[in-house]
Amino acid sequence: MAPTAPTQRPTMRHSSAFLLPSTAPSSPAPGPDDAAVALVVLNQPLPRFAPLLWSRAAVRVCADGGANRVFDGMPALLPGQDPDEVRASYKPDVIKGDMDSVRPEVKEHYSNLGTRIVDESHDQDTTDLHKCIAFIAENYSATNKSNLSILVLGALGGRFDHEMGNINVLHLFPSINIVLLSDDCLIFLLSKMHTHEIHVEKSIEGPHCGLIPIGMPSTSTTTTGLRWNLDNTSMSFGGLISTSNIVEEDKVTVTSDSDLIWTTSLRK
Ligand SMILES: Nc1ncnc2c1ncn2[C@@H]1O[C@H](COP(=O)(O)OP(=O)(O)OP(=O)(O)O)[C@@H](O)[C@H]1O
Ligand SMILES: Cc1ncc(C[n+]2csc(CCO)c2C)c(N)n1
Repeated sequence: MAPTAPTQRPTMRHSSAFLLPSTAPSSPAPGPDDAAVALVVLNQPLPRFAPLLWSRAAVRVCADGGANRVFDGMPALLPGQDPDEVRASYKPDVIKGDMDSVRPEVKEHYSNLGTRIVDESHDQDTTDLHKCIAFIAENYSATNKSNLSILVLGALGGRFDHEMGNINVLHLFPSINIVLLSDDCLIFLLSKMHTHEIHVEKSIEGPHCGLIPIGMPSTSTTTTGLRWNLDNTSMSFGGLISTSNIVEEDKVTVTSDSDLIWTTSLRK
């Protein structure tokens, strides 16, 4: 019998160039192939790069109490500017969630400026982040979605149940490019349907990284570009998972028979 051909998966490319300051020498001018950015702000302290990502986003959504963070946190991140002017220019397009955390005066302030308020307090089975991603997914046509990156601010470094809920959202929407961000690290899902080419922006991320089979074990993962590469290796909780790995090359490749979580540290 003829040997079975290895499974060919289409390649998906990932880059964190959205975090490069626009003045960076290697920062390319936005081109027609660049992903559209949607920003989701969670109820956690704003990362330092929140104003930069806000200016790059085509749509800005606050998950419930995330609106308080924009109201309080943007003026704090931009201390040279008048707080009222900052609040007028950093206006969310949408505030969505179960509305038990957004302060009434914050809701009223943004509502008066034209922000759409979507109250889903009847739904106590999905998280506010889930509600926001579903909203963005519904409001983007299928053709746009492959070219859409959703950047989520404040997803890590807080309550562990919320962090796990945020990571679960990556698994709930595996075909959407969602990046969870904090001041310290970024996380995204590598779907088993693709081979992944990750372009590591060494000026802003690494060298530490991890490759973690959160949903289910992997019986075969192969990587290049890491100090400790995997070669058709199994990973599982209770066995090997790849933490405290180091990025060695500008391009890391990953192929796996399971969905994996990829994470890199962000430089301060
Ligand atoms: N400490 C945290 N760590 C990580 N993510 C968080 C944290 N707090 C909130 N979030 C994220 O921000 C979203 C909005 O937060 P908010 O506090 O408004 O939610 P909530 O539904 O009121 O939460 P809960 O009732 O469990 O406190 C959450 O869905 C979650 O994704
Ligand atoms: C098994 C189970 N566990 C927890 C919750 C509670 N919960 C999950 S998401 C959410 C909304 C938070 O804004 C709430 C209250 C549930 N419904 N089902």
